[in-house]
This record gives sequence, structure tokens and C-alpha cells, in this order.
Amino acid sequence: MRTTGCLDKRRRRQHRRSVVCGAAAAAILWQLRVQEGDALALLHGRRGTVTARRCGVEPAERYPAFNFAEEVQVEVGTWSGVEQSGSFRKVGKAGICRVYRLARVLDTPEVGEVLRHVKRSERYTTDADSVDSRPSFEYYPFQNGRWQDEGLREILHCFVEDRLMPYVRERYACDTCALADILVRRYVPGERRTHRVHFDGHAFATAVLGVSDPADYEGGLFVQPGPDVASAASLQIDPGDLVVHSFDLQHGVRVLGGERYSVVFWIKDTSRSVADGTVPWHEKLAEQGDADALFNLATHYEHGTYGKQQDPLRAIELYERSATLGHHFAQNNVAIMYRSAHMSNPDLISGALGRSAMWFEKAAEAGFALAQKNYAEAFAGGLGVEMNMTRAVAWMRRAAEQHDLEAEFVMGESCRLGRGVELDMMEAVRWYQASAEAGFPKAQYALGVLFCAGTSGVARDMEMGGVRWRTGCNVQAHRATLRQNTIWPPSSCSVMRLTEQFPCGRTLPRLESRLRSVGWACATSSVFVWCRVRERLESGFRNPLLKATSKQHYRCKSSSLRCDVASDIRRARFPLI
Ligand SMILES: O=C(O)CCC(=O)C(=O)O
Ligand SMILES: [Fe+2]
Repeated sequence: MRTTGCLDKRRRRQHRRSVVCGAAAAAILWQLRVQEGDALALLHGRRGTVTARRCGVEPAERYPAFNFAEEVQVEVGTWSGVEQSGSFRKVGKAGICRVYRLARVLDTPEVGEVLRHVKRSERYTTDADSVDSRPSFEYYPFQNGRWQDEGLREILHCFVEDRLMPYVRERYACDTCALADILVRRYVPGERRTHRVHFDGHAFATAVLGVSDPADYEGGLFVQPGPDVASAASLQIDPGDLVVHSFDLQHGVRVLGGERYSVVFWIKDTSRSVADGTVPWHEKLAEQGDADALFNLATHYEHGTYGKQQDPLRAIELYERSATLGHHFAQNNVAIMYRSAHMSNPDLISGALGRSAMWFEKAAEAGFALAQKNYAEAFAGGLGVEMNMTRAVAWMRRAAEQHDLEAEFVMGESCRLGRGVELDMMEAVRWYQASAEAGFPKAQYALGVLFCAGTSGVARDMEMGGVRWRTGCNVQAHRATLRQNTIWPPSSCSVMRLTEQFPCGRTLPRLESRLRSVGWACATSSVFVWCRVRERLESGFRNPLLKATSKQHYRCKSSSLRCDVASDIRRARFPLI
């Protein structure tokens, strides 16, 4: 059983010793409730040990400002002012893609009221986000055409009726346009800081109202015309400004520091589309061969959403057409569909795995971070390409270098475990920290465990570990993402499901081979899950009593996810042995 990658035997022994004694010492410390600065913490401060402070994240680079090259004077309802706009050409699209900005469309006192209101609100949820499945930290004051938040209605109602809607109707020559939803998002330290690039395909037009002062945060909303982050440009939105775009704009959010709140308006073509939850505009454009529209339509057939019956083969056909026009999202999605088809039944579509790898490669080579992660996984698992951990890590690194939070986390895991790359705790903590700072719960959790435990070459630091990364909010966020499927290493969820499928000792070899087939040999997932897997593999099945207690113990853990440090230490040990 290969668990430590390229570590040689002697280093492995030393490593094991430091892990075990570190874990025991930290457990005692915890029981005595001794805080930072005590004698045993000094023991861990040996040369070569990573400390929280020595390992600060380098300042993330900012994107250049988007060029609003044109300006015209406009009059809309009760408001008149300047409309700025900028444009670019896109692959697979006949026309150009445009972004508009209206300066100071809402007065300073009104904006102040909005900000105070949304800051006070207790409605933010940590439900999975529709774009990345991470805790959303959002709420809907207006949903499916109806106000839900009376307080915000009082402040924004006139703005919506007299300025926003008249402007959008005129700008997009759409008299029947109707407001579908208003979404408030919160980006604060320790929570969500980013939104990976996406299209608002469910909205005919999107408007983002600036409410936070750019002096209070760094970064923010950005556009990314191409697959690679190199094409990204940031959109400055002052309080009261309104940025407006349509479903063809690829954009994302990246807050590098401070606090940002945003109010997002999603507008549809008719009140009928609002009422029945459909998005008919993609249909017409898809007939004209528009790559974005083909992609959007494909996602509806893939998931059976927006009024479409689920039809995977139709989805693949539409994705293929869009992918052939160069749409990187379509290339990535069709590759995922081919891979899933192969996994469920290798005879379903001939050559599916090869086609999957081919499309992943195309999008990854074009610079699309999501596809780079998936292509990395293909190499890690030998899915349509020869298994090769070095190439897997190389692609994962390219995605991580584009600030993909999951890729940064996986790089942390790879460096910590020495899988496909030299074991390097300093590097591991650096990657974890980049991901954790931007709000990726698994990285926050991993850092919390490492610093609390003070094991495996990381100096124990209760301030960084215990307080900074192990707050209730992070634990809650981690719980929300535990169900989420991360790609590589195999997700907590998929491994947990696999272990459930092999409930008795007789099937252990089968369990092991299944785990290997999802990349188990070269990766690890949540330490908690690994602990459970190893319990089963190593002792539980041989001892019926132990089996019962450990099962009960971990079932209880999984339902409450109590994060007491002593058990974290035990968990943290497992993947390292
Ligand atoms: O927060 C923002 O400025 C935009 C968020 C966004 O793009 C979205 O929710 O779809
Ligand atoms: Fe969006």
C-alpha cells in the first residue's frame, strides 16, 4: 500500500516519529488547556518547522482595470447621467460582448441606507452556491418576482421602478423585461471571498449595484473574456454605480482584502419567464449557432432545468457543437459528461473516455482552470490518458496559479503528502493559506488542524490554528462542503459513499481496488474520512467489538462534526503514516 509517495524509508521513519510524538504532546497540552507560548510549543519551534507567522501569503496580484472606452449622456425615467461602456470580441460569437456602467445612479444617503440594511440582515445562508457548491453567504430580498424583505423594498422600490427597469428595457430593446430576483452577497474575511468565473445564463440581463466603498475592500467584480485569467480585468464600482451586462459576459468576483457587499439584480425577458422559471432567449440564439446559447441550452438538457426534460444525449450533442466553436465551458462540460457516461457503463458511448480526455486537454491548453483541474484528475486516475502523477500535479499547479481555490487546496494536500511532488510542509502551508484566505473551507479546516495539532513539521499555534481558522463559521462552512464533490483527491463524499458500499470485511480487497480506481493511492481527502477508512481497513473488521465502537464513534462524528482538537490530532495523523 503506497501512502507516502516519494519519501524514502529513512525519511518516512523520521517523519512518522515526529508526527506521533507531536500528536501525543499536543493532545496532553490540549487536555491541560495550555495556551500558546508554553514549553512544548517551543519544542515544536525547531529549525525547519513551519510557523504560522513565517508563512504569510504573498500579496495576490490585482487585475488591470477594465477599459470603459465610450461615454454617452443618457436620460432614464427620473435620472440622467453618464453611461460608460466597454466591449470585446468573443470566440464563437457573431457580435460583440458589452458591459455598461452608470455612475451614481443611486444617491449617497440611499446607498448608505442599503448598506446599513444588508449589513444588519441575518438572512444570509450557507447553502451550497449554484456556481461552485460552496457556502453561498447570500440572501434573496426579492425572489421569483416578489419582495421578501420589506425593509429593503422600502429603500429600493422606487429605484427599481423608476431607474433600473426603464434603463434595462431601453438598453436591451426589451419592453417586456421584468425583474426576477435580487440577490445580496457578502464577502467578508473568513467566509467567501471569491466567485469563480461563470455566466449568468439564467438572467437576460444582470445589474450589480455598488454599495460598499472600494476604499473598504480590494479587488471585487471582474470580467474575463477568455478562458485564461490573463484576460481578466477588474470593474471598479463606486457606491451608487450600476454595472449592467447580459448573459454572454463571463465574470467572477475576487476580493483580496476588506469587506464587500453587493446587490445583484437578475432580469428576465418577460414576466412569463419569471413566473414559469424558463429562459427562452437561448433557444433562438442557439438556432443561429451562438456558442454561448448552445452551451446554456446544453446545461438545461444535462440537468433537466429551466423547463427542459433531462436528456443527456441531446446535452452532449449541443455541448459538442458549442465546444467545436471553441467554447471552453462547453469543452469542459462535455468532457465531464463523456467521463460520467464511461463510468456508469463503458459500452454506452464508444470511445467516451478518450473523447473526455481530448476535450479536457483542449480547454486546459486554452488556459481554462476548471478543465486544468479535471485534466489533472484524468492523469491522477489514468482516465483516458496514462496515469502520471507528475503530469497530474503539473496541471493542478497551473489551475492553482490561476487562483482556483480548490486547486490551491489540492496543491497543499499534494505537498503535505509528497504525492506527485516533493514533500514540502512550507509549500503545503503556503498553498493552504492562499486557498483559506480566499474562503475555501477545506483549506481553512486543514490549516486549523495543522496549527492546532502542531504536528508533522508545523509549529503549534493556537492563535492561528485555533482562533483564526477554527471559528464556528469555518466549521459550519466545512460541514456544508463536506457533502460537496471535489474532484481530486476523491471527495470526502465519494469516499464515504464507497466505504458504505463495502460494509463488511470480506469485501475489503474490492473496496481497496475501488478506492485505487478513484485515485486513492495518490491522494487523500478529508482527514476525517481517511481516518475512518483506515480504521476499517486496519483493525475494525478484524475485531467485531472495535468495529462496532468505531462505527458508532464516527457516525456520531459525521452527524455533529464536533471539532475537538484531540480527535483532529488523531485524524491528522492518518494520511501521514
Ligand atoms: O457580487 C457580485 O458583484 C456579483 C456576483 C455574481 O456574479 C453572481 O452572483 O452571479
Ligand atoms: Fe454572476
